[in-house]
Amino acid sequence: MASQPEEEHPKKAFGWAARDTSGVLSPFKFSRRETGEKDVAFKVLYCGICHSDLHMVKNEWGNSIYPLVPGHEVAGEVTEVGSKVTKFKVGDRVGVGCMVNSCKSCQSCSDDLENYCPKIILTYSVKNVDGTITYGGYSDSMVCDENFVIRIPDALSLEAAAPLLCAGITVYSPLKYFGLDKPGLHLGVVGLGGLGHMAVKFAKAFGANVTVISTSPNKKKEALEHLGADSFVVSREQDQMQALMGTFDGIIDSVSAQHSLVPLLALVKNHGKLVMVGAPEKPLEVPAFSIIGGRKTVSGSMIGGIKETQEMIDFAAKHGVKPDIEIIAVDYVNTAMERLLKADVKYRFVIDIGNTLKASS
Ligand SMILES: NC(=O)c1ccc[n+]([C@@H]2O[C@H](COP(=O)([O-])OP(=O)(O)OC[C@H]3O[C@@H](n4cnc5c(N)ncnc54)[C@H](O)[C@@H]3O)[C@@H](O)[C@H]2O)c1
Ligand SMILES: [Zn+2]
Ligand SMILES: [Zn+2]
Repeated sequence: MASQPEEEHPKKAFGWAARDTSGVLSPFKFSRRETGEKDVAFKVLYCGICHSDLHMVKNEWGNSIYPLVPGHEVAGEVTEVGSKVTKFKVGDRVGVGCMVNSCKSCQSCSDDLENYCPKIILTYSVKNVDGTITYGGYSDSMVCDENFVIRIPDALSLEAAAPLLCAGITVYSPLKYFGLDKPGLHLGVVGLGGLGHMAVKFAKAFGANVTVISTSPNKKKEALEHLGADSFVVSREQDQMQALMGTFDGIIDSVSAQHSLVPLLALVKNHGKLVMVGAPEKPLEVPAFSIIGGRKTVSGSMIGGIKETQEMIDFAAKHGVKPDIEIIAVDYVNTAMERLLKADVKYRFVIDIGNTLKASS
């Protein structure tokens, strides 16, 4: 719990919070700090719903602090800047992703990898440097150190930009880092949800040949005709999987629940890579024999640094890479969470905070 009473913060804020592990969200009044000299304050207009929000409202990772205001795909418009802010001005279109601060002095921070800083301050449900608890973007306003604010290019609407700030960077970063951004590579995407559909789009923008690997054929038509995937394989169909054995340079695995990696590793070429970005609550098994033959790599990746997030969003604007979104009103959020759990969304819910979050609701 917050070691400093929330009343000490002068700015009134309003959002939706989960109060316990039921994960049910309801209106919540709280406060935000005054805009500091290096801070940017902005009015939240849109916020994406990431599956991590769902894990967190239910405390599935065991680190949730209630009341919990989720939201780390936040986009809006600057309302105030501190006296020493140099990068932004009032009226700018901006966004915040999964982190709002870091130590700024460790090796990761010097390498523009604030996402791997041991003192990273996540956007919600962690203790901030001033001892208060961070609250996310299912709320009317945010205050953030300017170094953790992303500029949203004019070519992207704010509602399309929001999901890029987590789902987008989370798949863009490993595609780059693991050298999976070269034209002609054969890439697989497992878990065609918010992250997965962005993985297909970025991989196609890099010129890859992309196969979606799915448990059911339901998304086949859509993946091929609409998302631009080159092929589609149903993981339960042995003959289809058999035909693709040893053919993938890399697989991005964004599955949110427990699943077997063995059939996926069989699809990877010698020296190929399986990158986990999904974060199931229980450990996954990697049998030695699934990786020693073929010198295969199982790796992981978590969001991306601020510099790379800006690069990703600029790339998305330039190449027309945009998420497929379903815009909802804030009072639909609990239904949206239930639908997200059933994978019943194409492919990201985005809350229209600006038009539907009212302090009286
Ligand atoms: N690494 C990171 O930095 C990072 C960032 C954001 C989200 N995540 C995590 O990534 C995961 C996906 O997030 P999302 O927002 O894309 O979620 P999502 O719900 O939109 O997508 C998850 C997909 O996984 C599929 N799926 C679920 N259970 C499955 C199973 N047992 N077998 C096969 N497929 C299954 C669903 O059909 C869905 O298509 C979550 O665990 C989330 O917490 C990680
Ligand atoms: Zn997320
Ligand atoms: Zn650091």
